Amino acid sequence: MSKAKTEKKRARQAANGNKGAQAKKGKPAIWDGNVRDAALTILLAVDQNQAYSNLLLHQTIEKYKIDAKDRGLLTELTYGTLQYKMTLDYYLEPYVRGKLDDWVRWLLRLSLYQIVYLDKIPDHAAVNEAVEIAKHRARHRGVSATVNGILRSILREGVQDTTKIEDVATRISIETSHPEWLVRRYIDAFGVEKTEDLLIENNFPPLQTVRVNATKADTTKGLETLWEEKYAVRRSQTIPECLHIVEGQPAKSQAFKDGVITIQDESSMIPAYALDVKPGMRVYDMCSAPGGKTTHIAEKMNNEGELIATDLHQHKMKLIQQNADRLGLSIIQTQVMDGRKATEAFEKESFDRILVDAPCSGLGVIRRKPDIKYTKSEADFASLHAIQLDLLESAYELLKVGGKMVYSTCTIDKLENNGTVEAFLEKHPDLVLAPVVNAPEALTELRETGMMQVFPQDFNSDGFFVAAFEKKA
Ligand SMILES: C[S@@+](CC[C@H](N)C(=O)[O-])C[C@H]1O[C@@H](n2cnc3c(N)ncnc32)[C@H](O)[C@@H]1O
Repeated sequence: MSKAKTEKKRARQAANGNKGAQAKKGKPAIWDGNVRDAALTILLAVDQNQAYSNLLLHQTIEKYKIDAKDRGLLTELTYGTLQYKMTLDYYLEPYVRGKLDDWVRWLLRLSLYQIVYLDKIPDHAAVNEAVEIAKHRARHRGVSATVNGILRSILREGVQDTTKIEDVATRISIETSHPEWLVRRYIDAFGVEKTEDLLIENNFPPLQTVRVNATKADTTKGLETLWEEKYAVRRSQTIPECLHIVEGQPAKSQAFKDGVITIQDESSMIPAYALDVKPGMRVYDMCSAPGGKTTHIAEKMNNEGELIATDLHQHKMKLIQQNADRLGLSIIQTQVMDGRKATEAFEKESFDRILVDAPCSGLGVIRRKPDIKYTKSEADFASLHAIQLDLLESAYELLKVGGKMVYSTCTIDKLENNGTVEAFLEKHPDLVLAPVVNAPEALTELRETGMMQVFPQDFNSDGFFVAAFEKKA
């Protein structure tokens, strides 16, 4: 890993914060003021209960009203340890004899993360804290002695040098902490350099971005509104209605409550452009919850026309309506539906525009959910590819001749993205990729070809894929 690259990304990491949403699985960590102990509890829950790290972290912070200083450290320790789990195991390996309980291994990873990656925490403090936690949690003293012994040996003797690993995929896998099968899959698809850049980027927090609601304010007004509220914000150079939040929690702003802004990753703002909607059109958003793109489409339609938003999951539907209400968008009609059966509910060839923002492996959002990289397996791609094709088939039936449809995912995988597009086009000679001439200039590939894979390192957004099609007569 290049030192300059790492330093640049670390500086950005310091400038930005992480964010999350509501927790689903797992319980918030018990909070007694001990940041490391809380981080350990979250890491164990993520590992054992398949709880989502971002959700659990957020829930812990909200439940115990953890202050900004501890919140920053808790976030850093939880994400950092999870992000570098495999690297940390590689460093621990020569020092561990015999089997360790899961919590002891996570405690060692957590402590070693501080020693290796965090300058602001003195090594002896990381070791002492680890020993205290071990004493507190273990039934016998042997555990704290083991933790103490391993960490002090590492401090004395150092960690293994990863640059000596000969096989390039193995080296990248260990250095960036991504499973080797995924590294090899990426190298095959994108080459070594792009893969390495991508996997390094995955270990840094995402930039917070918001979208200004064009039916309420232009981008300048949105920017000024947030400045007045003392948020550190700047314009994006990529998507015109996107603002980059340098500091602050936009979800707590008055601008958010007033429906002037929506929190959305910048990549997710691309499909509404690709769809090329106009006021008055009849539009269908097939996989729409929680409605980030639906509401963007409604804004681009100037809240005029008909916009039907479906999703498979009942419990997610109210999120779309809540978002629409907050943003003052009245044209959205929500319905629970399996997109594969939408042809039973709607007339064929009756929509001007259709978005299929499909379920996918989510490998583009590893920065937000580092646990994803350890839980996916190669078998997942083929089944997702099949569902994606079924959804597109259904959308094809519903699209008017001369209409446009868009396929998008938040993943970086050739089979799910280019593979799905190729299989779909092969089946329908009357469909062509439609260059998105109205797309912002920075999206050159989309403007020229109608298809684009966005990598997180391209403009610091989520990894994302979008393809636009037109149904010819
Ligand atoms: C990538 S998310 C959509 C995000 C959404 N478009 C947005 O911008 O907020 C994919 C969605 O597809 C939904 N989904 C999965 N299978 C589906 C199906 N067979 N029919 C309709 N929706 C489905 C999931 O519930 C999930 O909400």
